[in-house]
Amino acid sequence: MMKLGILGASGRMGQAVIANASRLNATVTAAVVSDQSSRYGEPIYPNAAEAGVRFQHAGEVKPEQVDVFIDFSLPQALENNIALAKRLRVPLVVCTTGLSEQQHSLLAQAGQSMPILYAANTSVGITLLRQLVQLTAAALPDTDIEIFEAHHSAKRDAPSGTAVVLGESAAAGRGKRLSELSAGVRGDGVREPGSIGFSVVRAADIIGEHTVLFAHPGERIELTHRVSNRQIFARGAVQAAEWLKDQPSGLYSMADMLQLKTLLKQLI
Ligand SMILES: NC(=O)C1=CN([C@@H]2O[C@H](COP(=O)(O)OP(=O)(O)OC[C@H]3O[C@@H](n4cnc5c(N)ncnc54)[C@H](OP(=O)(O)O)[C@@H]3O)[C@@H](O)[C@H]2O)C=CC1
Ligand SMILES: O=C(O)C1=N[C@H](C(=O)O)C[C@H](O)C1
Repeated sequence: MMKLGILGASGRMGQAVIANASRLNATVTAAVVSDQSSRYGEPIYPNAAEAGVRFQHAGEVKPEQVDVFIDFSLPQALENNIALAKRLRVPLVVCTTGLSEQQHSLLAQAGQSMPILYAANTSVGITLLRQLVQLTAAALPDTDIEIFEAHHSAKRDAPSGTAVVLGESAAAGRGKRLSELSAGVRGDGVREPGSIGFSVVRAADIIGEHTVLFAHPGERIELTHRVSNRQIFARGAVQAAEWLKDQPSGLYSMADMLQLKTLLKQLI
């Protein structure tokens, strides 16, 4: 059974991975929390007999304890999380969103000396949707594109990491970078034709919804993905970890893990 180390273990997603690991053929052997965490020292399964694992600090994790780390923490923890995985020579799946350009460079740099996979969204559905968005943006080069996203009220970053990567896929379909086509989070003002805008909702307990709208005068296409259970993200992250632990150094994506490009080439 794969031994998992969870970074950000006390959070919503950390807890979702812990709750689902055993049915995904994995066991959580390290549950890392921040130095300020109120959960430090608590057992990760408070009511179960198997309560051997306790929330611990990064400095206490031993190399033999973990096969792969999964990071569902916050951007400010990224540098330390990469340093921990490097020090212990353990592959790292990073699922944290809201990363800066500089933090994306850290991921690329880390990929030169260790296996690392970055996914703003670990669901299989979003990985496939990115391909559909790229194809649609290429096939309909003049449409205005708007990316709607809705999440729970405690989410810190906006637009979501998924909205940003969907925007990157749309821009790639038009042979451009997102920075060249982005209209940002839309407010007042006239729209630049063919631009990519973002609309953000934060409310209650919405887990994660994304719609990419392609609009021509008189005609619209909408591609939508909705998640109603965090188990979807947990399952994708554990699947990515299982795959990553056998890879050489490099920076990988969910599409690499699912071998999606090979599959699509066979289909199209
Ligand atoms: N890729 C994907 O599919 C998904 C990605 N996400 C992303 O995952 C991240 C976590 O989401 P979620 O679980 O909802 O967020 P939470 O706020 O619930 O959890 C984040 C946890 O990180 C810990 N933390 C805070 N600061 C640090 C630090 N400096 N070092 C280490 N740990 C720290 C906190 O706990 P403590 O202080 O106790 O350690 C906190 O519980 C977000 O960026 C979110 O956008 C979310 C869902 C799916
Ligand atoms: O914070 C969340 O909850 C989510 N974050 C990710 C993002 O920013 O795209 C993925 C998912 O939609 C849930």
